[in-house]
Amino acid sequence: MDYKNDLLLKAARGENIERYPVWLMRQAGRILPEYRAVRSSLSGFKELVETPALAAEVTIQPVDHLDVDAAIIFSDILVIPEAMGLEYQLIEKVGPRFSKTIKTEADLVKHAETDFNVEDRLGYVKEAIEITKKELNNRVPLIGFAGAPWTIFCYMIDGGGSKTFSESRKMLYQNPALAHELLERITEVTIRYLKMQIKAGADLVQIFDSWAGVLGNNQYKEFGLKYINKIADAINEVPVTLFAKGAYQAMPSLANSNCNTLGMDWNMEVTEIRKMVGENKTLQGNLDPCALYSSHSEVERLTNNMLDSFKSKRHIVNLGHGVYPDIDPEKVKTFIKTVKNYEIKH
Ligand SMILES: Cc1c2[nH]c(c1CCC(=O)O)Cc1[nH]c(c(CCC(=O)O)c1C)Cc1[nH]c(c(CCC(=O)O)c1C)Cc1[nH]c(c(C)c1CCC(=O)O)C2
Repeated sequence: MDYKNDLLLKAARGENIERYPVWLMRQAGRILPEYRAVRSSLSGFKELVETPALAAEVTIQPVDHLDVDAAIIFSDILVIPEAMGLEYQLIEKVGPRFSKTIKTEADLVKHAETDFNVEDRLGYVKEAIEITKKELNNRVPLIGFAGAPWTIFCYMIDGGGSKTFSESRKMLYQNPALAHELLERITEVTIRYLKMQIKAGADLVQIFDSWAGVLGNNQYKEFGLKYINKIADAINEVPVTLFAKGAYQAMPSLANSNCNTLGMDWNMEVTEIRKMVGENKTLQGNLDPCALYSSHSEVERLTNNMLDSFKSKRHIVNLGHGVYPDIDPEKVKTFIKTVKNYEIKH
């Protein structure tokens, strides 16, 4: 395919790039007034996710208004548990809540189904990708995504956000067989879901393991990495990015995975991570999302400092986690402009 701008894909594959590509996790929605205008005309977030033409519209907004080098499809990682039979609600100022959670084998049979066609239950994502691709007209690549099995497991067991995810971690000690069975089921559906996204036009897929950091290293290997590797091994059509937040110690193991790009949160030291993973992976990140609360000149300085710490071309610039909802879009523009003006010196 002929892209006007395919820096993201080149960087992910380790090809030569003239400048670093930049996009922001959670760029679609959250900060743009144009998003809020679309959102406020609807009954809620889920209606937006499930209306392909509108999901496509808000996916493209950051490309038009922020000048990012990639679009990410507007959806949520929680559409997977919902498709498996566990419905969620997004409660204002609280976050996502599941009315039921999984605690027993019987719950698993009822609320962690695998025997369905993903296109039947998640066809709205396929359609949103198809519309977005048409409207983007190859201006920039489109990123598809899913939650990592461990992070989805956390929501299905704890039933919503949590600081500790202690219900989820309790199951790893009390009933590891049930935990593995659920993780296996999520993995199987996620592979089919990502393949559907790729067939519809996703040019790269990112796996979000937002709660990787609540597990110790050995448990992360057993209950996290094992399933991420299954997904990365199954997806060969497009580059795969893994963002495992807080998984500092797992970085050397991740270097042996089939992921092309590894995301870094802002606690990770770029030079140290590069030493841990070697030269065969692209690294993505990792400005502290809070840095965008500082002045324009400080955003510029901090961004340039980060860029100076990159000693190779295998980098995609991003924040160390999703952009916060009350960040001034003008600060985001300064961040993006700084990256675009930066001259790679090596
Ligand atoms: C943990 C997680 C979720 N969802 C996601 C993650 C992983 C990334 C991360 O760690 O931040 C991923 C996600 N969620 C959303 C996207 C869209 C694409 C993008 O902009 O990157 C993506 C990639 C839209 C959304 N997902 C949600 C919103 C807010 C909806 C609204 O009020 O309009 C958006 C724009 C709802 C949501 N969905 C989730 C939470 C905790 C919430 C609550 C509020 C919030 O985080 O903004 C679960």
